[in-house]
Amino acid sequence: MEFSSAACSTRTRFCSPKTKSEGLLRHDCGACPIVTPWQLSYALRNRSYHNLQVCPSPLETWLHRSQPAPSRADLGNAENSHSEFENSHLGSKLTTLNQNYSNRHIDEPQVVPLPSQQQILSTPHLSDYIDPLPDSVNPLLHSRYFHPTEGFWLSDSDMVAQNIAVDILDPSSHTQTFFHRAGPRYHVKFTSDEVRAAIVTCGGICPGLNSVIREIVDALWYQYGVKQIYGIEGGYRGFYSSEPIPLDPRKVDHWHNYGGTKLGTSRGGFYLKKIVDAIESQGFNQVYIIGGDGTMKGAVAIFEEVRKRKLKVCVVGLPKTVDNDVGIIDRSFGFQTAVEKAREAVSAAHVEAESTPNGLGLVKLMGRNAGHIAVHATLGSRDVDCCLIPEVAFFMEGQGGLLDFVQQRLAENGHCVLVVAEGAGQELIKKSSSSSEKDMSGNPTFDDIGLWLGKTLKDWWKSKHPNELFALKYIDPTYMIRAVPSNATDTAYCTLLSHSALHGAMAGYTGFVAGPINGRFCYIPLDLVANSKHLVDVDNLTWAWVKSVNNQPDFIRKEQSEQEECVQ
Ligand SMILES: Nc1ncnc2c1ncn2[C@@H]1O[C@H](COP(=O)(O)OP(=O)(O)OP(=O)(O)O)[C@@H](O)[C@H]1O
Ligand SMILES: O=P(O)(O)OC[C@H]1O[C@](O)(CO)[C@@H](O)[C@@H]1O
Ligand SMILES: [Mg+2]
Repeated sequence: MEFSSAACSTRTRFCSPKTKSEGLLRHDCGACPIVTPWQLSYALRNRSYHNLQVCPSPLETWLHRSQPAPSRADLGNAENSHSEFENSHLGSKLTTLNQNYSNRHIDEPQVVPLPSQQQILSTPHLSDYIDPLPDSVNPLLHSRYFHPTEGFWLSDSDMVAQNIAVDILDPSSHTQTFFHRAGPRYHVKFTSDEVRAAIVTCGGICPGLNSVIREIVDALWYQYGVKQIYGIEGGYRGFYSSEPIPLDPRKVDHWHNYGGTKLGTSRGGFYLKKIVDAIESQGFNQVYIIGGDGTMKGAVAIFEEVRKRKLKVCVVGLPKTVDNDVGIIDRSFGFQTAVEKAREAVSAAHVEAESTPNGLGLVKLMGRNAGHIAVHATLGSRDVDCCLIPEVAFFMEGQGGLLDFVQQRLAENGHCVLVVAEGAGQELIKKSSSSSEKDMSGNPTFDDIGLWLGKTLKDWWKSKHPNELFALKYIDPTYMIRAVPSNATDTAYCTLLSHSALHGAMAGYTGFVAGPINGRFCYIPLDLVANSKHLVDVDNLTWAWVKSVNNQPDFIRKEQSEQEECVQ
C-alpha cells in the first residue's frame, strides 16, 4: 500500500514496505512507537493515546483511502491469522486510521473538518398557508406555578441531529438530518380562550394511553389556561358519530392509573370528509391524535384536507404502538411496560419447563410485523433458548430446523424455552380460513402460530419418543401485556410526550408527530412517521446479541448454506 505524504505533516513519513508487510507501522523519525492496528483499535477504545503520536491531517485524507465496506468474510472469521486480518478490508481500514492517528500529538486540537451533508426537516406550520397569523406572548410567562428560567424557551433554530453513529471512513454514512426540538416557544399562535382542543385514541390499546390523555388535559389547562378540551369517543368514527366529551383536570385525575383508554378506541371507520367536516363544525382548532401506524396515515390525510381548506387547525400525532413498530422515533410509549409484563410470562414458562423432565415452555407474544417485544423480553429475561420473530424465517423439519434444535437443547439441558412473536412463521401455517384475513382497518389477521407450534411440537415428540416423558406448557399473555397501566418509565415518557405535543401546537406547528430522537423530544413531519416502519434489524448488533445469548441458530437449510459457500 502506498502512503502519500499529503496525509501527514511534513515531519512525518510512514514506514518502509518491509515493516508494513509485517503488519506494523512506524515512522522513520525513530521516535515513534510501532503500532499495530490491534493496538490502535485498543487505544481508540480505551482512550489511552499517550503512546500514540497522531497526525493532524484532515479527515479527507482518510476518506480518500477508505475501502469498500468489509464483507462478512472479512469480519466474521475469528480464526483469521493476524496477517490475513491486516490484508482484509477491516484490517486496511484500521491501518488507515493507524496512519492518521499515529503522528498527531494528542494535546493538539483535534478538530477534523467533515464533509457537510446536512439537511433540516422543517415542521409544517400554520403560517405556511395562513397569513397573517399574529403572535401572542406565551401564557407560561405569567403562570402562577411556573417560572421560566433563562434557556427555557426554544426557537426554530434548536434542532436535534438524527444520525449519531457514523463510520468515519464512509462518507455515505455522514448524511445528517436535523429535526426541530420540541418545547415551549416564547411566542404562540393561539390565545388561551381561542383554543378548542380535541383528543382521540385509535387502533389497539397500549399502556399509557390514559396517561397521555390526562397530561394533555392537565398541561393545556394549567400551563396554557385552555378550558375547552374535548375527548372524541371510540376512535376516528367518534368524530362524526357521537358527541364530544368535555374534559377537565378533575375528570381525568385518576385516569393514568388505568389500562386501556377511557375515551374508547376502534379500528376502521375512517371517513375523511365526515371527520374533517366534524372538526370544522365543532370548531376544533387543535386535534391530538393518538395511535399507531394506521392512525398516523389517517392523521396525514386529515392534515392535508385541513390545509386544503385553509383551516386554522393544528393536527398533531402522538405515536402509540405496543409493538414499537413506528419508525424514526426512539421507541413508543407502553413498549417498556409490555416487555416487563412479557418477561413475567417468559419466567413462568421457564419455571414450568425446568420442573419436569423434557419440559418445553412456549410463549407467544404480540408483534404483527415486528418482533421487538419478543426480542426485548428475551434479552430482558435471559431464560430463553430460541426467539422466533416475523423478520427471520425458520423451518421445522430436517437438519438445522427448529425440531432438531429443540431435540438438542432438551438433551443438553433437560428443558427448553421458546418465545414466538405472533407474526413469525406465518408461511408455515396453512390458513385455516380465508374469510377473516383482514381486520376492520385492513390489517392482516394471523392464524395462531403459538397453538400451531405447540401442536406440531407435541405430535413430533410423540412420534419420535413415544415412551419418554414430555411436557409442553403454552402461555399466551397477548392481551395481558397491553391491557395494563404504564410503568414508571412509560408514564414519565407520556408526560413529556404530551407536553411536547401541545407546546408545538400552541406555537402553530401542525402536521407533526411529537417523539424522541436520540433521547430528545422533537417535531417530526407526520408523513415521515406515517410512512416509516421500524422492524427488528437483523443485520445489526441487537439481533446478533439475541442469537449469542440464546446460542440459537440461524435456521439456514443445509442446501442453502452449501450454495452460499459455493458463491463465496
Ligand atoms: N391508510 C390509512 N389511511 C387512513 N386511515 C387509516 C389508514 N390505515 C388505518 N387507518 C385508520 O386508523 C385507525 C387505526 O388503524 P389501525 O387499526 O391500523 O391501528 P394502528 O393505528 O395502526 O394501531 P395498532 O396497529 O398499533 O393497534 C383506524 O380507524 C383506521 O381506519
Ligand atoms: O386484537 P386486536 O385489537 O386487533 O389487536 C391485536 C394487534 O394489536 C397489535 O398489538 C398492534 O397494536 C398487534 O401486534 C396485534 O396483532
Ligand atoms: Mg398498526
